[in-house]
Amino acid sequence: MPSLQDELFPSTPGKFKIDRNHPMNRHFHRCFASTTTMFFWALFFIALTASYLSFQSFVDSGSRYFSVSWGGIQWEKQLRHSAQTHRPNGLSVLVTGAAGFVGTHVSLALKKRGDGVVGLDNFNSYYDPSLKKARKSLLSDHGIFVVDGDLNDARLLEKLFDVVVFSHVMHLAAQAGVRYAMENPNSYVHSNIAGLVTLLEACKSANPQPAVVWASSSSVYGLNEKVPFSESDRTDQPASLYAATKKAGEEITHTYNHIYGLSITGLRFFTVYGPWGRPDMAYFSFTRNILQGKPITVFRGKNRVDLARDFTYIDDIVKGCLGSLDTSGKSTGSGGKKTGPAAYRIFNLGNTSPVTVPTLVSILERHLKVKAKKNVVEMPGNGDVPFTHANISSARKELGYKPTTDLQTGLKKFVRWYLSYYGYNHGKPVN
Ligand SMILES: O=C(O)[C@H]1O[C@H](OP(=O)(O)OP(=O)(O)OC[C@H]2O[C@@H](n3ccc(=O)[nH]c3=O)[C@H](O)[C@@H]2O)[C@H](O)[C@@H](O)[C@@H]1O
Repeated sequence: MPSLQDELFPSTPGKFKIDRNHPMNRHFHRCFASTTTMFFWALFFIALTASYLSFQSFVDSGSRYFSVSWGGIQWEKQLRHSAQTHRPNGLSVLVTGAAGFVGTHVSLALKKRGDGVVGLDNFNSYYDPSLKKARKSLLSDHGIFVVDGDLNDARLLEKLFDVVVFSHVMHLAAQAGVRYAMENPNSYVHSNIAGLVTLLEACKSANPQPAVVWASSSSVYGLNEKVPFSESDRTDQPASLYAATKKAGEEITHTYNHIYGLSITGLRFFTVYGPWGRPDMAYFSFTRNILQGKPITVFRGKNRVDLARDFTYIDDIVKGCLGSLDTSGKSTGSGGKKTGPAAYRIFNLGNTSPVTVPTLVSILERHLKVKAKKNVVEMPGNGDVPFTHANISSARKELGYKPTTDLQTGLKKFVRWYLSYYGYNHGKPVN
């Protein structure tokens, strides 16, 4: 006698003939039919959910060109939380380049005084991204959320302005470095020109428009020989593509001020240094090499003249940035249209006392208690300028800017940070 199993599922496919009158088959048929229906419903719901999720992520994530993930309810919650102010009339600031050197310090200072801060950074690999990640986690410890995204992602910027009403934008994201411009010129155009325009487009369309404070550079003075450098001095002889893109930035921001009523403040930073600094800069790479026993290359100008820089300590720069945000005045545009004139300002933020590069090296030697192995070579024609020296009377008057840290003191703080972050043996081969 065939088993029930054999009756219902004969071993030869195709020979299966359902006896609809068999009581077991009637039962099975009902079960099978309802299981099939459930199966198709489940499939339908899965497909529906999947298409909803992919639509959401398409809407939220913007262009696929930028392979970063942003968007979603949780992400927006983090943005709003980070942007919350904790003092009366506090500012709500979008800080671009927040995981950069100046960006990190400015973000922390704003947060500490009760302003809301949202960071934006693309974490590119111009220098060690792990340092940028470490800065990000420092910011996160202080309740500052840094969005991982690119300035050129217009949809992301639009979204940021949709979710948060920013009173100010502190624009510090840039391709920095004077000499690297010969290696990778397009990265300067990408960040300092295209990225700037994308950001200004988002700012001009935002309602209300934020006031914009941004980082220009002392390098715009280029081959100018009149010292100290004043804001009204000529800036039409850039010595590097980097300088040219910063100069272009000053002209571009002017048009956005003129056409759309954006309040603009450009800050010409003079060789900023300090803890959490940029590894590509001379004081940082000299420190690393001196500790590792490697030689350093010291450039010298024509006729054996030492190069000099108006090295400016980060805490002084931060005060200048906050002073600029506080005095910027409102943008006047609405719905992308100007309704009245808005401020357009440019300030030097320097230290007003240039120091030669060999003096910088001897201060480092003292703090590190190690003698440097120096290779002195003539400055190559790669965009460098022989000296910088800021006239800061304008910033002093308008922003209350008053630098207080000399190079000796500032480098001591830098070296202390460097040793605590990397240790004495950073990069030394382990025996
Ligand atoms: O103030 C500015 O506008 C600029 O300051 C710095 O540019 P720079 O002054 O050239 O700073 P470093 O690269 O740290 O160079 C400082 C000095 O050390 C010299 N140097 C640099 C590197 C090196 O190996 N040897 C050397 O002697 C340079 O010629 C220069 O005189 C920053 O790197 C720029 O991003 C910034 O915009």
